[in-house]
Amino acid sequence: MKVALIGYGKMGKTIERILLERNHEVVATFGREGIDEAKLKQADVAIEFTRPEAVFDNLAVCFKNQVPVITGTTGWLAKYDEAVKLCEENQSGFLFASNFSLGVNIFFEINKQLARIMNAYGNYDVQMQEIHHTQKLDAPSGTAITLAEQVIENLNRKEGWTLDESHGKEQIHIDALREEHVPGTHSITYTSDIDDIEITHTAKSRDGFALGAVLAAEFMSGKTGVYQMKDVLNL
Ligand SMILES: NC(=O)C1=CN([C@@H]2O[C@H](COP(=O)(O)OP(=O)(O)OC[C@H]3O[C@@H](n4cnc5c(N)ncnc54)[C@H](O)[C@@H]3O)[C@@H](O)[C@H]2O)C=CC1
Ligand SMILES: O=C(O)C1=N[C@H](C(=O)O)C[C@H](O)C1
Repeated sequence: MKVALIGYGKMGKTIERILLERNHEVVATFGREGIDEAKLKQADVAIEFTRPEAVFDNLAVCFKNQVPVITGTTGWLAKYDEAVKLCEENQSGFLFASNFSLGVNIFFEINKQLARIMNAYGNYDVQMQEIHHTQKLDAPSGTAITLAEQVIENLNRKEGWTLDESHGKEQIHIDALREEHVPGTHSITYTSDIDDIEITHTAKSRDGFALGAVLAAEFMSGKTGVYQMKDVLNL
């Protein structure tokens, strides 16, 4: 598979290593200087990991050139529906995931199931915590937003999420912490006067995100349409 990397930072470099280990070819890497469309067109698929303000324009270039693209960039989801529409208008291929790691995608399923169970136990309140490295631009993390949306969809007593510590009962509080060198840790805690039930996913490195992104790229190569990580992993 021939791959164009859009964004060559921490994730771009880790993905390149995994691509080469799996005998794929990196035909182009693009940074802040922008995308050379002639080079982009040589790729079967593009993998985009950049910054919140750059992602939509990068996707638009891929759609225009009908190069299927996957992105893991977070903090831009206000424009997600617009991106889906543009992809469909251009008959191109698109996959976004707030977290590509297999472990987190399994964790997503556990989170939904736990939230459904907790409907019957109103004496527990729920809160979340995410911890990431200090270079992270967005808070809360994209993964934390996905986890919170899953709880809201499955637990009748919660209607929204907030970073604000003084919040209403119907809000889920997300505590977003920044510490040196943490690749990504997410916890959901149900607390009662008697005990706590807590589930945690701890990434030990960026390799899980990168491997998931490569699996998603393998899945998207040659495809049109809009997909999610659960289509890749059959979850
Ligand atoms: N979905 C997932 O599984 C994961 C998502 N992420 C997200 O991926 C994004 C990137 O993360 P990192 O690689 O750690 O960041 P990074 O800061 O190390 O790398 C970003 C790179 O994008 C480049 N860039 C900036 N503007 C650009 C543009 N217009 N076109 C092309 N390149 C541009 C920068 O020069 C930099 O090299 C973040 O939004 C992060 O939250 C990170 C890890 C996993
Ligand atoms: O910025 C990161 O590093 C990460 N970002 C993603 C997110 O916002 O959830 C995924 C992962 O947690 C690492």
